[in-house]
Amino acid sequence: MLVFPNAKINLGLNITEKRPDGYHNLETIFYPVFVEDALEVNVMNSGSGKHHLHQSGLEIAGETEQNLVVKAYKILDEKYNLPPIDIHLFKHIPSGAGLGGGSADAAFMLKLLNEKFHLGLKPQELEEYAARLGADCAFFIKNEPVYAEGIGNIFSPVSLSLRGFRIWLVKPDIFVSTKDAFAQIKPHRPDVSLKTIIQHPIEEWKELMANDFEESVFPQFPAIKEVKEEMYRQGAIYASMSGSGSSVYGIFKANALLPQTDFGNKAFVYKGELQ
Ligand SMILES: C[C@](O)(CO)[C@H](O)COP(=O)(O)OP(=O)(O)OC[C@H]1O[C@@H](n2ccc(N)nc2=O)[C@H](O)[C@@H]1O
Ligand SMILES: Nc1ncnc2c1ncn2[C@@H]1O[C@H](COP(=O)(O)OP(=O)(O)OP(=O)(O)O)[C@@H](O)[C@H]1O
Repeated sequence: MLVFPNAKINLGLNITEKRPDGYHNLETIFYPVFVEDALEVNVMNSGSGKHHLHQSGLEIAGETEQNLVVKAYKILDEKYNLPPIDIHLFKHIPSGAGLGGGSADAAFMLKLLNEKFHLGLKPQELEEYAARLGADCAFFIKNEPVYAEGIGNIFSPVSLSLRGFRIWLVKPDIFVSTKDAFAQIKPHRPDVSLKTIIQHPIEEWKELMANDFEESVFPQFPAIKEVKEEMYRQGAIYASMSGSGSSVYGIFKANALLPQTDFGNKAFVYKGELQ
């Protein structure tokens, strides 16, 4: 079985308070973006061990056992004693980008195993498993635009469609650690909730909506700020860093021709249409 875990962007991101468990409460709107990995699982009919991970595409830091697709398998295997599997993961979504690529792989692995092995888990149960693997993971179970609170795993519906708008996504050759980025934040509650702001026309978002991480990440990595400024110079209606960075997206009119700006040969660049 083959699935295509996609990325997300954050439309606005307010870090509201530090929790006793060390994590942070936040509010954000998650929006799916179809930069995709490919994840294939087959039952392993020979060889030893319960899982083999074969990786290609972009490199992933860390040990195989720490890969989120393996952790997702293990969490369900513990409960359901699953057959041994071969996992093929082709990475296109860059890591350390604020695009939730690892989280998407984990959530799609849970959904795939649920379907392949007829586990009968409901979306709510899959979200609970996902939240144990990472703060961002639960979003990718339903994978539709949503307002999120808590650590990013408590959802309420949002009436928002950016279908047809063009997106220009750039990740400069900079890795931002999510953990370090959170450590530098001074949490505060916004005067107006994102839930309200997101209902304003997109042309007004620039003045109303922000990503709290920009304040600490931009001074540390001015090149990321420059990407955002370039997006506005080139006509973006709204531009922002996603998550804890380092990727920056610009949203453009449906018929906009996205420019050919050169961000260096190590930058990751995606141009597409929002759905
Ligand atoms: C910045 C965002 O991308 C916004 O969508 C997410 O909140 C990050 O979520 P994530 O990458 O799934 O995060 P995790 O892998 O669960 O956590 C990485 C580290 O970030 C910090 N962390 C993460 C999420 C959160 N709500 N509060 C935190 O303080 C913790 O130190 C944690 O050890
Ligand atoms: N399948 C995976 N794909 C990518 N990274 C993984 C995976 N499994 C584990 N990781 C680890 O998770 C780290 C963060 O990966 P991820 O792709 O979620 O990046 P991120 O941009 O920080 O996402 P987020 O938006 O959740 O903050 C990587 O550095 C890597 O060590």
